[in-house]
Amino acid sequence: MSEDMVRLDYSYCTAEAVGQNGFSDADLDRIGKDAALMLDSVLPEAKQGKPGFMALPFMTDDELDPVLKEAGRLKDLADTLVVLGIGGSALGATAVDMALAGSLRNSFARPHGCMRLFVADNPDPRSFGMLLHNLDLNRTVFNVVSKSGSTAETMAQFMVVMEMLKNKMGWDKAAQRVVFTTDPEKGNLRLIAQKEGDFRCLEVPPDVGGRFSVLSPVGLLPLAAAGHNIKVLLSGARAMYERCLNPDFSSNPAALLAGLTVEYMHSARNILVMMPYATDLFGLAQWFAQLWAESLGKASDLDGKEVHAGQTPVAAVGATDQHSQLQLYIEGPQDKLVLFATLDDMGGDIPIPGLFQDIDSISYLGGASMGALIKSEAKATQAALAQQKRPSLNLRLPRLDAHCLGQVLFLLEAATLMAGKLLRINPLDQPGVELGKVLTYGLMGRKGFEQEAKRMAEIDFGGKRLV
Ligand SMILES: O=P(O)(O)OC[C@H]1O[C@](O)(CO)[C@@H](O)[C@@H]1O
Repeated sequence: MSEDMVRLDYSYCTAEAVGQNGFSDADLDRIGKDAALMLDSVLPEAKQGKPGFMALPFMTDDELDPVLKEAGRLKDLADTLVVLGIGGSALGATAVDMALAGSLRNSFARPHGCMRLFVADNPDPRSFGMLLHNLDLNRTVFNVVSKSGSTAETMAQFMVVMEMLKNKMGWDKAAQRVVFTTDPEKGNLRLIAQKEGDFRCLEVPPDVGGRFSVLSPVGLLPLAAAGHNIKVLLSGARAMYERCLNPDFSSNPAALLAGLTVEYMHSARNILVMMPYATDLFGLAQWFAQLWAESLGKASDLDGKEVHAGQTPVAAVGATDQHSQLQLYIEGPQDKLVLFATLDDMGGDIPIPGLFQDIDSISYLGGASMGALIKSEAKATQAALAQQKRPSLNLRLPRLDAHCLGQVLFLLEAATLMAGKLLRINPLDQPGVELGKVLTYGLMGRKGFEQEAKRMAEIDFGGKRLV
């Protein structure tokens, strides 16, 4: 196995490590048999690039060219890019940018040729207002990302931004500072681009759902503008694609991850905590939370039988959350599986100076390093969980670079699809989020949603009993 490979360590899911809450060899054989059936249905389609996210790692230079050209054009115009999008149209760019440029990336100047990247994913007037107030519009461009082109939050942000830009520089110049990433044919952004003419557009492939779109222009444009090597990101995803198409369950990391987590779901481990031991991977945990929650949380199975499937994802970060959530994970209800992510090479280390040698309780730190400390904490936490018979998995990344991250993104997407197949639900739709959306339309007075407005008047209990 190449040294560049991301590995899945499932040692802490075995009976040897966590007793009755782990799997024996016989259990693993059984899980493998179910997974083999699942792979029989997934692999032929995956080889055809289906569902659409499976084909993204294989984008050709011709397909990437418009993305790279647009990133270059934006960089010529400005030094700051603001993405307006929400959910799958926002979380992927944040996850990768945070991982590669660091959590503090917007607090300091970026290297030459790398745009500052803000992802404004919430129509919260306080935070969005503060961002707008502090932007120099002459040095800022905007990427409006919405596959549907109808998401209220994103369209509202776009309208606010467009009005500001128009007032400052006139419509034509304003439009040059805005690029849309949207469906190739449908939706309001496409309509506006066709009508108004001046807006550049990149395409979200119609068969790629929002939460699976990080490796499409949705994520690639902002990431290229921020200076990340999107070709290397895709090469990592390609390397993982090959491994996820392995029909042998025990060598296929996505099938293993899906098979083990689904087995734990069947034994009432209803919560999946993703806890990377790297501050800069917190965005990845938040991206994964949408992927896992929206894909697997379903009322009915493929036969229409009510199942209420799913596993609640929690985004945590080590070592920080050892001092906040870990007590619950170690001693609370036996309803959790923890998915750690660790870095073999932390990407730099800081030696701890040998001060205070006369204080025994801290003198051991002197001469060690921060890297050694956080790595020991990750190991110790997994072992401590296991002592209390709490299972966990660990995604081991050789280092935090574009190639490894491409592997991780693809692995988690493939595992999510496979988990959905094992659960016999549709992991690619999200019918449950519709009701809240249409009721909001009713409240906001959207034409055609008068019934929803009425319905809201009947079911809105908020504020009826206040203390
Ligand atoms: O890209 P769009 O169409 O604006 O959708 C944004 C997000 O909204 C959802 O449809 C859920 O409301 C997600 O699946 C999606 O990622």
